[in-house]
Amino acid sequence: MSANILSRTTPRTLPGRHSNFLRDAAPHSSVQATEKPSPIVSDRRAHQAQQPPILRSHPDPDVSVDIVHHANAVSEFTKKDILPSTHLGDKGRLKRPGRNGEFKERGSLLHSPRTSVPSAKQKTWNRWQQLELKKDRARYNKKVKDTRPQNVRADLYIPTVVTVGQFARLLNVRLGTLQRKMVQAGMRDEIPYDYVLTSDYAALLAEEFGRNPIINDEAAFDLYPPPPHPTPHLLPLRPPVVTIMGHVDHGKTTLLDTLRSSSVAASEAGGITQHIGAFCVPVTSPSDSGLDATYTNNTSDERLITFLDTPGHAAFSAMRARGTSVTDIVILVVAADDGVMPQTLEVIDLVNREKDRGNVGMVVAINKVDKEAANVAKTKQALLAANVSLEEYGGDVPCVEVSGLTGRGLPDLIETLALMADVMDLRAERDCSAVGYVLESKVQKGLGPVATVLVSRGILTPGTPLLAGTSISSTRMLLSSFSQPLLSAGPGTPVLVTGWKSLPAAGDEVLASNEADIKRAKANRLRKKSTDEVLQDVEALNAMRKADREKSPADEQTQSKGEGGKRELKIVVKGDVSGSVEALVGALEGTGNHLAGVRIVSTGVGDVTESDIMMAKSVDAMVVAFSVSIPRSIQSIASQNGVVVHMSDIIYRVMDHIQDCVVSMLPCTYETKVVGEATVIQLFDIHMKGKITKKIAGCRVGNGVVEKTCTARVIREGQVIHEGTLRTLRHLKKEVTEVGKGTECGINLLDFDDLHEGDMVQMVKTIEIPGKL
Ligand SMILES: Nc1nc2c(ncn2[C@@H]2O[C@H](COP(=O)(O)OP(=O)(O)OP(=O)(O)O)[C@@H](O)[C@H]2O)c(=O)[nH]1
Repeated sequence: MSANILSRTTPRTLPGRHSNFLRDAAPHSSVQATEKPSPIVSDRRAHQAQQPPILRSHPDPDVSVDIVHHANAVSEFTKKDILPSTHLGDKGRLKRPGRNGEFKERGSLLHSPRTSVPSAKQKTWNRWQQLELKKDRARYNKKVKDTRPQNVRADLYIPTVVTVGQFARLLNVRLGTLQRKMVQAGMRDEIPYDYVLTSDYAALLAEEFGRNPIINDEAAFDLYPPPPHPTPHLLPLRPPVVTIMGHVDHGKTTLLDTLRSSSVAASEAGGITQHIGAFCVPVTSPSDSGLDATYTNNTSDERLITFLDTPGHAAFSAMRARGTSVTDIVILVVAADDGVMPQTLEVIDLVNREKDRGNVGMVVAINKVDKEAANVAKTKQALLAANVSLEEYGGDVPCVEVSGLTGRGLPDLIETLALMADVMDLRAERDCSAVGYVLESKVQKGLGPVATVLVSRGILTPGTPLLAGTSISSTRMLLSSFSQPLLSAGPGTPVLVTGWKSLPAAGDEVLASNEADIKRAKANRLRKKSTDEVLQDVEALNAMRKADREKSPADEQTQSKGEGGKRELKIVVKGDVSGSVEALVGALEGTGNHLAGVRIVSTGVGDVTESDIMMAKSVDAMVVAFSVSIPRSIQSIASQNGVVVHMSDIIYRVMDHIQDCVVSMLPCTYETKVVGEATVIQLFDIHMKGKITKKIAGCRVGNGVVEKTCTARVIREGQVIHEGTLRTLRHLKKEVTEVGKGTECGINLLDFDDLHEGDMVQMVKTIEIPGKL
């Protein structure tokens, strides 16, 4: 039996799905076209018009009808050919019967649900066609795969950060597939689509998916110090770097002052040292100093010891710790009249820790021995108790008695230092590229940004390009600690370097190289810094998103309350040198408690500028100017903009002021205090113009003072029955403001006219108690 299947199935075989299998199954076609072309192929397939006819035989032997599909014919075959004209509307859409039996044009013919229901046979056929199609595709994919070169992984450029959702798109895999792979790789139990991946993570995953990850590794280039010399014992000797440490006012600066015969102590604000000073002290005669002539550093035959003067104030602990890391010998100054103090113990701890890491020696200088109150023996005992094993008690720490003021014992101290340096055998390479450390940096008038650099290896000469952190310098000038221009600075010499493009930070390693490498390394360090910042943000972002997901509405409420609860004093800090700014920030940041505290919004070295004021105004902050000047014009800009500026040269004064500011921000507590008590003895009526207008209670003050301005409580049988204010307070016939203990008075209350004999009138004051830190 042969019939045209189109004539039977056309109305039910319109969907595109049917058309697809007809097209895709072309290789199996074997039967000739005998009928009109199929109308079931959508116009989208019209581009296949150039293809040869596609023939298909039905697998069902009962349906021996041939299907002919010719793309050209499709466009010719319209709905009009298969539907009566009464069923089609003006727009060619299928009409549906309405309520009154008329046909109305509604949906598209092609999407009519009534026309797309295939028969059972048709379904079987469709299924069979799909299976065939699958097989074809598998065969094709295998063929393509076989022809591809083996073991070639496609490159995948990995961004610095990427979310899981974006990375799935980059890999061209489903999000679920990527998430499963991440779980298999043991990354996390649950990975949301917005979880941010770092490039390292993403690279590992890309490999899992058979891709070749490419990360931008340009930032890998950097400058490093030259490798250590293979035979250090053959290198030339260098001057020892000596740091003087000790408790505040134990005489460190005076000691150095005497050593270099200048008067630094006199010029210090507030009498305390506030930033690292580095000085090279020439020791003129070997007999005076005891130094070997090998400690020469320059062309002349002068011998040198490099001294670093570090501040003693607790806020400078960080700077002091940095001081020891470049130091060979620490002189621990202990005042003989004061003994071992907290910062003396701190230095002992610091030196012990440094000793464990490397080669740091310690000499104890018992200072101020010229004073009457000096007790050297007691000081030594206290040092022993603090685990300082002095030489005279069988230990290894030399102890010298000195007076910084009179110079007594200083040759002994220098001799001891020389001996220790000899034993330590301090040598450094001179013919390698220069390496050093920034001890201090500041902006100096006429010179711009300058840095005190302690050279540790090589010889630094003017014109050498330098890199410290992300600051570069052309080394325009080298100045000695006595402000003399130098032609070179060798190992162990502190030197002032000018020509910096920006201020390097104290503690930065200084490296010399050629200009091109320095610029490249700087660019890479900056890039690395910004990448690190981004990566830090990534962690914070992931944590925040996780917290957001896990947060319940109740939590949200508590958190916002907490955040809103803490008050902040925002501060812009400007200081003379970076070390002072760092120390000040460290000291101020700890001020406050959970209710109010300090937030440093910006820091900088140099004078206060208009932009500092504007920045403070924009964030509602105050400006702390430490050891820097504020021009009048800037002061007036600050007052015009309502920005508070606090100027000081002394760190503890700044700390005290900021603490007061924070205290004033703390919420006050209120306390009620009973200031007086009076008992009602008798009630009187006051007649005015023949009428009773007022009831006055005649009372006796039993305790304290009854003040008219206080709140009055009426207590009857132990219960407070009224609380209000006094209308009248009289003594005899006079209106008074207060009545003392034991005195009788007349009381009339505002809005209360029901006083009884025996009632107690208690006067209460509300006292505001300021917050405490
Ligand atoms: N009598 C006497 N007084 C001294 C001696 N050394 C220092 N002084 C006095 O002690 C005080 C503090 O001296 P500084 O040299 O400023 O002390 P410092 O340890 O450098 O103090 P900071 O800079 O605050 O760490 C000054 O008044 C000095 O004059 C000394 O050997 N004998």
